[in-house]
Amino acid sequence: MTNTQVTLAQIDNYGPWTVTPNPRKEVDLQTLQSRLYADLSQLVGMHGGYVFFTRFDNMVAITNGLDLEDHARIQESIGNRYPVTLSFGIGTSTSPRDALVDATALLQEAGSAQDAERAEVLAGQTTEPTPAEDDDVHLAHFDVNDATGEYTDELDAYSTFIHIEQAYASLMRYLHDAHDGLAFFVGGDNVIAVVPDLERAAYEDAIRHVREDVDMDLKVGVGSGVTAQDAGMAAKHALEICREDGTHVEGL
Ligand SMILES: Nc1nc2c(ncn2[C@@H]2O[C@H](COP(=O)(O)OP(=O)(O)OP(=O)(O)O)[C@@H](O)[C@H]2O)c(=O)[nH]1
Repeated sequence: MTNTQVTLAQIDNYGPWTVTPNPRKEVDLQTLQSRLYADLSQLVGMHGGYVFFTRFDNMVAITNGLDLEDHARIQESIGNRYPVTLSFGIGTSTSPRDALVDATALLQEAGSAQDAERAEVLAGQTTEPTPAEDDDVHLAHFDVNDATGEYTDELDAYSTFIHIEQAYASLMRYLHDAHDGLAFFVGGDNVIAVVPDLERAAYEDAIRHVREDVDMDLKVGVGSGVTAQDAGMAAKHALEICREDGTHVEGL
């Protein structure tokens, strides 16, 4: 059985901090959030994990390959560099959706996101890597077909943004509800989804759903590995095969 390890990173008591003693300048909050994401991405990435920025005050990481000590060291490093701290909840499951549900519940049990007493919680257990023949992480790298020709070079930038966001919203809801997957926008016209071990038909369904829902054509490269980094690189190579061959689903 393969297990995805998902870590929910939540900034402790961030809401009150943003308005104490008075509302802080938005430009400073935006700078803090993007730097914190960049640092967390690098710290987790050094161990082969991926972090998705989601709402910035809550970030979701795929942390197969990181144990509790690795998580604690990252919390310490962030605490030393920033005026805020991070709590981590860790969940593992064959279903990425369930892993994040469990990770969230652990943090909620430890206290509210706006509880001044709750700081640097590290809750949950990490998973041992399964034998090499069982890759734990499955990633699907989705990309809009010819986004540059269809949208970026044709429409104004805001209209393109609306189209891309609508496709993202359609895909994230479908993968979550139908296949227990968690899809994250990563920039440009790209969405990376952490998924269970799905069949080709599931990807064909998802692509058909987005086409029917918002009239946008996607392709997807799928990859597996013992870490997110391994799975993600395999998915990128599979996506390149889609580009070369004009296909919609590769890597399975
Ligand atoms: N995060 C991330 N962004 C990417 C990646 N590849 C492309 N992008 C983004 O996607 C944008 C569009 O690039 P492409 O997807 O290569 O271009 P396209 O016009 O859709 O062409 P095709 O993908 O060949 O259909 C780029 O400007 C980047 O912002 C990737 O691997 N990761």
